Amino acid sequence: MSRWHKAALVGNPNAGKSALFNALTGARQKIANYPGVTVERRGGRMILPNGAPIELTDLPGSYGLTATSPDEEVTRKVILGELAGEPAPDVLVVVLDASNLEQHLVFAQEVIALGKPTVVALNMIDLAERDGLVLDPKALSNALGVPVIPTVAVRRRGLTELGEAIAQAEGHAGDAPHPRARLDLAERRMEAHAIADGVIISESAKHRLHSRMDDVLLHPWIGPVFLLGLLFVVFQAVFAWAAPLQDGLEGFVGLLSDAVKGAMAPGLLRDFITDGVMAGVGAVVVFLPQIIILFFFILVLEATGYMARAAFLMDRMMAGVGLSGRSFIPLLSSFACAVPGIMATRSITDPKDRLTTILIAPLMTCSARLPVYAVIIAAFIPNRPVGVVGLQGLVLFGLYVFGIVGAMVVALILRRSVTKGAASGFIMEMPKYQLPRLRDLGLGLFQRGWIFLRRAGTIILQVNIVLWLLLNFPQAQKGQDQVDASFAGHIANGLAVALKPIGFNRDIALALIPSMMAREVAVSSLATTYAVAAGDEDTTAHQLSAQLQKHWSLATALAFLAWFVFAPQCISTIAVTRRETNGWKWPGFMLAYLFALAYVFAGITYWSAVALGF
Ligand SMILES: Nc1nc2c(ncn2[C@@H]2O[C@H](COP(=O)(O)OP(=O)(O)OP(=O)(O)O)[C@@H](O)[C@H]2O)c(=O)[nH]1
Ligand SMILES: [Mg+2]
Repeated sequence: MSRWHKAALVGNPNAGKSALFNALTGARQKIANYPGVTVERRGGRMILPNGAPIELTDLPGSYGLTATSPDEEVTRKVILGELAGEPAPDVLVVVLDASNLEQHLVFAQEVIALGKPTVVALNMIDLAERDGLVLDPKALSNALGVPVIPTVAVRRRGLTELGEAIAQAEGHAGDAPHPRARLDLAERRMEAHAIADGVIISESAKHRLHSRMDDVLLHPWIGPVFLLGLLFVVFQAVFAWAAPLQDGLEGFVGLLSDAVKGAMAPGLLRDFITDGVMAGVGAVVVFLPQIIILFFFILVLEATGYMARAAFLMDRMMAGVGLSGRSFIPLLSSFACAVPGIMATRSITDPKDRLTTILIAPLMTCSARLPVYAVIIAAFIPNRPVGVVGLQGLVLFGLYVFGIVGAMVVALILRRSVTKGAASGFIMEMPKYQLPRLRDLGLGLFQRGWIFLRRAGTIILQVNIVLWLLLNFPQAQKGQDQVDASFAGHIANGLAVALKPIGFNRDIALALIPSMMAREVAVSSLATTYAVAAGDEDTTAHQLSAQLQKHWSLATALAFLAWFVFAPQCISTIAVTRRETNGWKWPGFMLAYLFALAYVFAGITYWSAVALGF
């Protein structure tokens, strides 16, 4: 024998590979209870029960052989023998976490399918037992077609048996193509589920309940239907539950404004406070209940562990448009705001994957768009039921879906042109189901509400003050419309020429420029514009929906919604894109394509609505 034979420990992160390595070789590799501890390979000498020494390698944890990060790359190269001057291991020892069997079996199948001599260490049996989980190693061995040895690395249980199995496997020459080699990732996941089902002899009621829940929630058909139904409920609640609270807030803002009117003499200062500050900022602040309800659902879904399952369900769709599942979390955060979403793309290893994700992040409906959608829907969409759901909630849901579908189509096109490249699937650790903790939930909601109010009190207020000044100067002559006479009116009238073909009027043109600072400003600036235009006579001046109904057609309102689904309506997003892509090329591209989409879709919406007689 010219050289020692080699064995390597492979498996998912946190399976106990390094603990096993230390127990088998007497080394002191770092181990810790979180994934990704080992990032480089490490060799050591192990004496088999028959007295022969072999070289054992501890590898970084990995989710698959199509490596996506540098540490996974190490594992792949060692297993496949792609490192120069280093022969491939003669025996692969797959380490599984017994209490997390289904997940770990996905990668295990891929390794076994290589057809090399393989042994499975069913590790952490003690933890499985503690959880009331009883497994049948024999059944697992039959299902996988390789020997399975139960082990407890940290108590040195099963080590001799494992050594014997390695010695035996070493004798069998491998490299025969394996029947499982043809399975793709999705098929291996289904197989993993079936195998785990067959191996589990008994489990505690709780464990069983959780895995039954996964049977339903992750089911290829029931899962997505449930997710869709859940989203319906969320958007329904955003309207139905918020309505009374919002009415209360609106009434309060109205009272406040009346009080100021009663207490102050008529004049510019009074107008500034009622029209510039109260009408504008008030029009945004009344959406606090909607924001809180939306984030209530998002936080609960995250805390219970359902969000990770939603990511799992979406993975297939993401792969279909050439994105990896790693894009899911950044895109999900973009529903709050695209800025943290774009920063979260740093966790995406593939640069083209990352760029694509950055470019489509603004299409996810950020929470700043919620007031804009809600104000238009409340004014133009009748509040009547469609089956069990309300029409208003349905339209809101439709707008979110429109943004998502838009993003997927754009991703598909980008991945075939500007950011060409291959897609990669992903597997993530499924967190255990848990009830949300009230304290965390309360804190999260408080933070979200505070962010919203602070925006209203700072950037939205400032932009609105500037807008009010531009709307009031120069002052109109007798018989002239104040808005037409003002600086803002002049600018808006110029812009309106370009926007007329898509059904936008002067007031919309006026709202679009300041809302580049923050999308909610579209609402506050419309409110201020109508308050200024109406003067003191009109008693409905401070009811934005009444003003919208008076000045806009339904076709215009729908076109405005379509515009907001796509338009790059915020400077911070452009700024963060510039920073994350190191230059103006991609933010420029983003601006151009989003404006083009917004213009085209608003136009299509407007003319379709006109053709339908709206
Ligand atoms: N109870 C119990 N704990 C174990 C067992 N094997 C490992 N552990 C613990 O599980 C944790 C993870 O073990 P590691 O050996 O670091 O896992 P790894 O597979 O090397 O993880 P990466 O290096 O991240 O891929 C550590 O806290 C170990 O102490 C076992 O059989 N039973
Ligand atoms: Mg390790």
